[in-house]
Amino acid sequence: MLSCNLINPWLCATIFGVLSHLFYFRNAEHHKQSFLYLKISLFLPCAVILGLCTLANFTLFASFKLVFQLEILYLVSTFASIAIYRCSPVHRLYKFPGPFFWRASKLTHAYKNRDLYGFRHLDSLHKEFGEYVRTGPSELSITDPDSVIAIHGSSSKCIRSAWYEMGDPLRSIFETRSKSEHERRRRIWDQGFSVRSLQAYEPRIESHVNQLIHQIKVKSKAAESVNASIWFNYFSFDVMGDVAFGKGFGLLESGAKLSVLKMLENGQKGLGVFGSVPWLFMILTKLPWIKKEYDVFLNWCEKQMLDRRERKAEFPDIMSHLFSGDPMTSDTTEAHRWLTGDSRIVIVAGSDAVASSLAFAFYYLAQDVSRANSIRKELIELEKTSDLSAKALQTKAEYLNAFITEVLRLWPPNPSGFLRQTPKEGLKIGEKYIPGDVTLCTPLWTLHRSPKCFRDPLEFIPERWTSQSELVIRKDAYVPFSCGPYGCVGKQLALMEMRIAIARIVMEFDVEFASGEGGERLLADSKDWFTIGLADLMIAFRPREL
Ligand code: HEM
Repeated sequence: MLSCNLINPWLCATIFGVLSHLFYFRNAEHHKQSFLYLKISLFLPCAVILGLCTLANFTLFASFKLVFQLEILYLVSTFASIAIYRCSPVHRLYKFPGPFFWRASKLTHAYKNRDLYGFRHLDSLHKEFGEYVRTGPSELSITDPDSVIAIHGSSSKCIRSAWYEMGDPLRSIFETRSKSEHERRRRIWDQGFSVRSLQAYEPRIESHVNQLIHQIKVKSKAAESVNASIWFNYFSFDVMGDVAFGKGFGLLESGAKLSVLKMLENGQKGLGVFGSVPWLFMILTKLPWIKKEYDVFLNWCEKQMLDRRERKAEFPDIMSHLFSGDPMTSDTTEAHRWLTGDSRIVIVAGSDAVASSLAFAFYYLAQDVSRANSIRKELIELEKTSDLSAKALQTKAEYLNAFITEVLRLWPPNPSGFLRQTPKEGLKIGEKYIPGDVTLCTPLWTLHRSPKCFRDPLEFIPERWTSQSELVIRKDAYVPFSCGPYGCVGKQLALMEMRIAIARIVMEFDVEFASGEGGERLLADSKDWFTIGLADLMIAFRPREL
């Protein structure tokens, strides 16, 4: 009798699962509600069990068994319906090639990324499937050079994808998808990176370069080599502390990383694996034991922001512009969220990318001594007619700039690139049509190494940006800082830091690999967690006879 009664509920659960996919889950974004759904799927069955026991006189065991079976059936039919639809020929992206199981779920992508080599996996996929690869149920990775301006250019209607909302409810410029809201916030940020602001940052950067040079001298006197991956990280964090919050974090002085920044690294690893599945990432970061760690870093960023607000700035730093800017809302909780979120972005976005670019720059300097010689020769010439100010380095040091440009081509600090979402009406790239609401990835590491964009694409040739311009086929596909409205606001600051650091260090030291080092670890073992998690690079700096 009981089993007879159960036939209908089972059928209902199965049909309800399919219908909830077709009429609810298929139609909109759900990543922001993922934790709510988890709570509902845990607590609703408990309420039903209680109801059955109290109102329908079920035993606890019978009601638990029934509800458990129905829930499993509902979930299985929902997920089966989703997976079948995504793999079927009726799906909008069916015609795009890609690994079969990645069509069904992004969980396969996360599983693949468990080794944190995301950009290498994307590269292999493009080698196997071509320029357009379906890397998820509604995601394409594209290395067609024509796609760059179509997706990222200033007239593109693409917006940032769901990926950028993983920090919700925290707000920040980086996490803003709405174009109008982003534009408004960006106007405030831009003030912190104006020519005048950059001039004010220059002496701060110089002082941290001096500290770095002092530490390198101490090490070289003791015949010790320097782990460039670590020390450039200290340098870039200290610069960021200084230009954003008006005081360095003291890493160069102490020669040790703050424990909170080590936590940031762990958080970045989580992003490297689970970032490909925003809904899952948002569930994980709300679980109490993970949230606790995650919050330590956020609280620290908030503290930097609050401390800075208490202090009077000696010079206008980035935060002073954000404090005085339009907080977007009169709600102080909301304004507080923005300032905390923006503080976090300035620390993360402003430090890691510069550190990795400098580490790879010194790899290429150590690999071939003629590169440092060329930079030095140029700077010695320049010194005859000018100082080595940031402005002079920017406008007159042609080889130095070409060298940096080439480093960023082969090792863009965001190697897997960035994600955008097509507008409702879809997007045309040449003859190709991409439907609306599709996530598009521009995998920079692969794009910058494409033979369609550069001749001898795997060779490090700074001259391609000066005297050998025939080696650049598609300049518009070179976008280490992205481009268009969401492009990097800190580009000029980053380049200024790199120019000053490289110029000063090369003038003071000869640069070689330390004994037993060939840079292979840096190239092979550096990880991808949106920015690059650098493997060690041991460099021997030898003071030059001046
Ligand atoms: C070599 C160094 C750097 C590289 C290659 C780089 C690259 C990028 C890229 C590719 C984006 C766009 C990301 C996306 O849309 O997903 C971006 C955004 C951003 N970067 Fe950088 N960045 C660098 C240094 C810096 C520095 C020093 C700062 C200073 C604070 C900074 C602050 C930001 C911010 C705030 C955004 C978000 C901009 C917006 O949403 O309007 N970056 N960066």
